[in-house]
Amino acid sequence: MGHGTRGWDKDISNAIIGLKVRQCPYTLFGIPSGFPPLDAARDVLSASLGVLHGGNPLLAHFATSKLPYFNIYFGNFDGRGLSSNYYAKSCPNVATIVGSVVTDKQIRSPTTAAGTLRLFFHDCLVSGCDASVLISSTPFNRAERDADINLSLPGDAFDVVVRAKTAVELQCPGVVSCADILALAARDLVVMAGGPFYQLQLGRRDGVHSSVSSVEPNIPKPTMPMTQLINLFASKGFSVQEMVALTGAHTIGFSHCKEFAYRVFNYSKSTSVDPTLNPRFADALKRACANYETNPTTSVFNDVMTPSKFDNVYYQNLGRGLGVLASDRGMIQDARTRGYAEMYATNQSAFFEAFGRAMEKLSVREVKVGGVGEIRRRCDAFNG
Ligand code: HEM
Ligand SMILES: [Ca+2]
Ligand SMILES: [Ca+2]
Repeated sequence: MGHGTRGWDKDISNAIIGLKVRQCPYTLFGIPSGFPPLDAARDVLSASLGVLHGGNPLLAHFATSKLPYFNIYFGNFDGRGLSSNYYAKSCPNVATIVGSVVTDKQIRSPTTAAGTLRLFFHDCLVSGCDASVLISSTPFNRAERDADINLSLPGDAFDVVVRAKTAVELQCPGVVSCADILALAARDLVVMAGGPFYQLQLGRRDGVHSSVSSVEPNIPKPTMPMTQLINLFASKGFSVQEMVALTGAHTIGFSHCKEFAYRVFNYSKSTSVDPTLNPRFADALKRACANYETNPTTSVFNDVMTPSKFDNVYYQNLGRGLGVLASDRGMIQDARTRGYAEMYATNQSAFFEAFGRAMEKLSVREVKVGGVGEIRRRCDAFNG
């Protein structure tokens, strides 16, 4: 029966969403492939649970009363339905294929890693990790990509997913979702940059909606006060500690001047430069961004010390006034986040462990499984 450590919970939910039906001979006789009314589903579930647990009605009752049916049909918040060997039969080499495309791309375009990590973050925060962020706008639909906050996502990040998808399609046409490819690419790039390896569950399906208006309320902005940032992450299921750990992603990559220029040019009535910035760093930022309005592509490294290495130096910078975004500075200034930021500054393995775990959690956010969504033929358009 292949019970994992989570016992009935895993088997039943996998069975309901129809993923492991063939491997699990006991579970699924009665579950129709459509969406049965909830009452019917409850009956069928109780019956299956009874079978699973040798007819123990107590266990079955406990299980059914806890089972979140509604999540199962409208997406899935904790990765049930995904598995680490999802493509073992249908596309056994998927991880290797994605890995080699990603390596090749990162060597040729070193901005790929940070861009792809941010792309993945912005995907998972808006209607789950479902590749909704990859969809291109059409005359009929303005997609997430065109939201202001997503315009700075670099082309290289989209490109690496498209390339990996093309390579995967050659071996296993129509099988692997763009959402899984993006998750794999982001993970591999973190590792390539020197960061922690974390396990990825696969089996995400691609979303069939992408709307520009869904982006803004779901993505953090560097000008948000810490309370707002904490609340936003909390609304996505992340603790303060997980937020601090995830934001350690700013150990690689860039910020465009427009995101922080006010901190060095026009900070407040009494001072033009944010006094929490290291003064020499503030001067450097001023010089770097001198012409940013006429040249809006001007950017600076998020971690001035080790901009392309995934390490804990980002946190060390914060204590020295070297945080580029106001939200970065907030991580060390606010009493609710400071302890974590200080710990990660001195303990890289604690950071890596927390980051890996938080990424695993991010990567299963509201994933679509079973009959929900589709496997896109190309990552920038719905199958339609
Ligand atoms: C407090 C929460 C966060 C805020 C306010 C924030 C905001 C930003 C901003 C404004 C940029 C600059 C983008 C640009 O100008 O091109 C940026 C870059 C970046 N962010 Fe965040 N971010 C947050 C958390 C995260 C998290 C949780 C991740 C990933 C797990 C992430 C990954 C990145 C990466 C990798 C870059 C560099 C992108 C590149 O070089 O192209 N950020 N972030
Ligand atoms: Ca999404
Ligand atoms: Ca770094």
